[in-house]
Amino acid sequence: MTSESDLSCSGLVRRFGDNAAVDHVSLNVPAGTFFSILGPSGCGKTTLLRLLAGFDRPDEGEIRIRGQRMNEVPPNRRPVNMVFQHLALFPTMSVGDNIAYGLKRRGVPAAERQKRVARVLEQVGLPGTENRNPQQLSGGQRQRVALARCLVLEPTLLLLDEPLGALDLKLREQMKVELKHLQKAFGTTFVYITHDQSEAMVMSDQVAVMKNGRFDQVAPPEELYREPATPFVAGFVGDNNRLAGELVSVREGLAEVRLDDGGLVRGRMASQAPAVGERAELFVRPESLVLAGEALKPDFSTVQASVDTTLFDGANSRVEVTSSGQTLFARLPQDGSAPALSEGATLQLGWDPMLARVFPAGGA
Ligand SMILES: Nc1ncnc2c1ncn2[C@@H]1O[C@H](COP(=O)(O)OP(=O)(O)OP(=O)(O)O)[C@@H](O)[C@H]1O
Repeated sequence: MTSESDLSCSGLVRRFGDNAAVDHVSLNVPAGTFFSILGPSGCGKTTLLRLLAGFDRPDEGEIRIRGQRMNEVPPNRRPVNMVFQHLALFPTMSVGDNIAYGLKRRGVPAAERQKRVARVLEQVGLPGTENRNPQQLSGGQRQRVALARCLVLEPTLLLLDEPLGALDLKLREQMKVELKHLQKAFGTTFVYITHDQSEAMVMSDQVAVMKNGRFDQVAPPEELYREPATPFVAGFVGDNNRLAGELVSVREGLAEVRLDDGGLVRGRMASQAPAVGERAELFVRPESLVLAGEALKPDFSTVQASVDTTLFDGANSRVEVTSSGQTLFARLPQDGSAPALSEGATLQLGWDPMLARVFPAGGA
């Protein structure tokens, strides 16, 4: 644990019967940073957050906030606040009274409360809304009031449990950016749980990818994307294509895989690597795939593919193809220069082997 760490946990375990929902999790969150826990439904995110908030106790391990052991400290005595997906604003209280509630309970005098409420409303972009009723606000505005209600208490740690989950897609996109700005502006340490990899990637300084109660990898978003440590991370974070085959050789960190249709392809060996002769999976991102006719370089790996369909989606337009019995997606050039891709047409796809990763098969 470093001295400037706001939250550190070591060897946390929480079992329900024989099932460890949280299974030896250790983490360290530096002060003032945005830390996300990302994983599919049922991986143990909520259980872990409940341990941090104090709503539940670990069977093993230790939780420290600013160096103080928290295991035996009840939720209301921890320097922690929590924002939920289904926020619980008091519907009969004004926005101002909702935000002032916690300050009042702490015995902050009325004049001071008023000042702090006005300041925090300004900071979350809702100045002058003290007398409004929460019912008169939009979903996004209500979520900002819920945040303000927590931030006004100046907690060491703010725990956020999928707070954008109930908002529609467009608002979620907007709030992702706003939350990141708010976290930086307040300098509060955020621990955010989500199953949405885009939320985690956009907002976080560090992301822990969780699977079956354990952390597969903890890293900054770009590192997760470019250097996934496990096939699960490679498949869960960002879009990825997979090609299955058998590892036939490894030379200078580059693995050669024989696909099931006999074709040979290459990619960098991942740190978690298969042995020669074993089943392997090559992961290559849609934007790393180059269509023939574009700049296919001599040292690129190539496969033959047949076009299934093109998917126009502005800058994210893709072509779906089948190669060696597997569906692949390739990003289409944004300037409309892609060759005409009629359904059933065959084409060659290639990639720089340094941009592909080879993992043992069956790990995701
Ligand atoms: N009180 C409980 N009693 C028994 N099992 C539980 C309890 N709470 C959680 N679990 C189990 O622990 C595992 C992790 O659940 P948890 O709710 O932490 O996952 P999650 O990642 O938050 O999922 P979601 O994204 O769907 O909320 C699941 O298998 C769940 O069934």
